Amino acid sequence: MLRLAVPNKGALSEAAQSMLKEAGYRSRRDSKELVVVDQDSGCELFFLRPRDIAVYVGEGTLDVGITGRDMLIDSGAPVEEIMPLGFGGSTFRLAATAGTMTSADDLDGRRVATSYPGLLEKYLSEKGVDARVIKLDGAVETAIRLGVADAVADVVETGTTLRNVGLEVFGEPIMRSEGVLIKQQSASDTPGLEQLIRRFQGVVHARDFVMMDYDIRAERIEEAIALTPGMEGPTVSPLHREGWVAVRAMVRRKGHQRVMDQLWDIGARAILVTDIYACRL
Ligand SMILES: Nc1ncnc2c1ncn2[C@@H]1O[C@H](COP(=O)(O)OP(=O)(O)OP(=O)(O)O)[C@@H](O)[C@H]1O
Ligand SMILES: O=P(O)(O)OC[C@H]1O[C@H](OP(=O)(O)OP(=O)(O)O)[C@H](O)[C@@H]1O
Ligand SMILES: [Mg+2]
Repeated sequence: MLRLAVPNKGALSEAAQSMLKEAGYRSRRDSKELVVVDQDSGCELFFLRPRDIAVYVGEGTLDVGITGRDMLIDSGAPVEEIMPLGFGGSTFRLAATAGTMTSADDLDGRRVATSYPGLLEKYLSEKGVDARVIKLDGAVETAIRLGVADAVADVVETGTTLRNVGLEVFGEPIMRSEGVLIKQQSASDTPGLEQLIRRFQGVVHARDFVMMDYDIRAERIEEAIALTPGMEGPTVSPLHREGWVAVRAMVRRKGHQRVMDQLWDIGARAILVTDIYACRL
C-alpha cells in the first residue's frame, strides 16, 4: 500500500483533503481520525502536522506527502518535489516597520524573527548577510513591536497581517511557495505512486481547464482552431445545418471569456462552457 502524509490542520489542510477527495481517495470522517485505510485505492492516509511531513517522508517511513514548498526547504530533509498542486500559494518575505529597511543587506548585525529558520538561514548565507535568526513558533509579526527582533521573515498571502501591525515587506521575495507532492530523494518507484500522480494531475487539469463547445461556419474553422487548439486537436463534427460544424475543445479557464469574445467575433454561435468533472490527459 502507498503510504501518504496529509496535513491535518493549517492553511493546506482543507485544500489537500478536497484534492484527495476529487482524486477518488477516501475522506476521513472527522478531524480526530489520524489514519485512513483506503482499500479501493490501495493507499493509507496519515494525517500529520504539515511541518512534520517532510521529516517522515525524508526518513522513508512514509512514501509521499503533501506539504508547502517553503516547509520542504525549511526542513532540510532529503526529499524532493514531485509536482506542484496549485493551492496554498504564498510568498516568503522579509518585513520591517515601514520605511526602516530596503534590502536584505540592511539586516547585517540585526535580529530577524521567523518560524522558518532553515529557509531564512539558507537565504542569508547565500546573500552573505550576517544576521541573528530568532526562532518563534508563530505570530512573528508582533516580535518587532515587542522588541525581540528588528525584522521578520514570514509567509505573506494577502498581506493583511503585516498591514495590521504597520509592517512593510522589503527586498526581493525569498521564495514563492504552494502545496506540493513530495517523495524521498532517490527513492525507488513505489507501487501506487504513478496512479496517485496521474489522479492528481487529472484534478489539476480539470480545475485549470473548461470544456468549450460552439458552432461555426465551416469556412472559418481554421481561425477557430487557432483560438481553441485543444489538447491533441479539437473535435470537429458535422452539424445538421449546411455549411456549419460543431467544435469541442478544452480551453484554459483563465482567459476563457476572452476566447469566447474572439470566437463570437469570427461568427461562432451557441458557445457553451462547462466545468470538467475529472480527466486524464
Ligand atoms: N495565508 C497563509 N498563512 C499561512 N500559511 C499559508 C497561507 N497560505 C498558504 N500557506 C502555506 O501553508 C503552509 C503553512 O501551513 P500552516 O499554517 O499549517 O503552518 P503553521 O502556521 O506553521 O502551523 P500552525 O500555525 O498551525 O502551527 C506553508 O506552506 C504556507 O506557505
Ligand atoms: O498575508 P496574510 O494573508 O495575512 O497571511 C499571512 C499570515 O498568515 C499566517 O499566519 P497563521 O494564521 O498561520 O498564524 P501563525 O503565524 O500563528 O502561524 C502567516 O504566518 C502570516 O502571519
Ligand atoms: Mg499558521
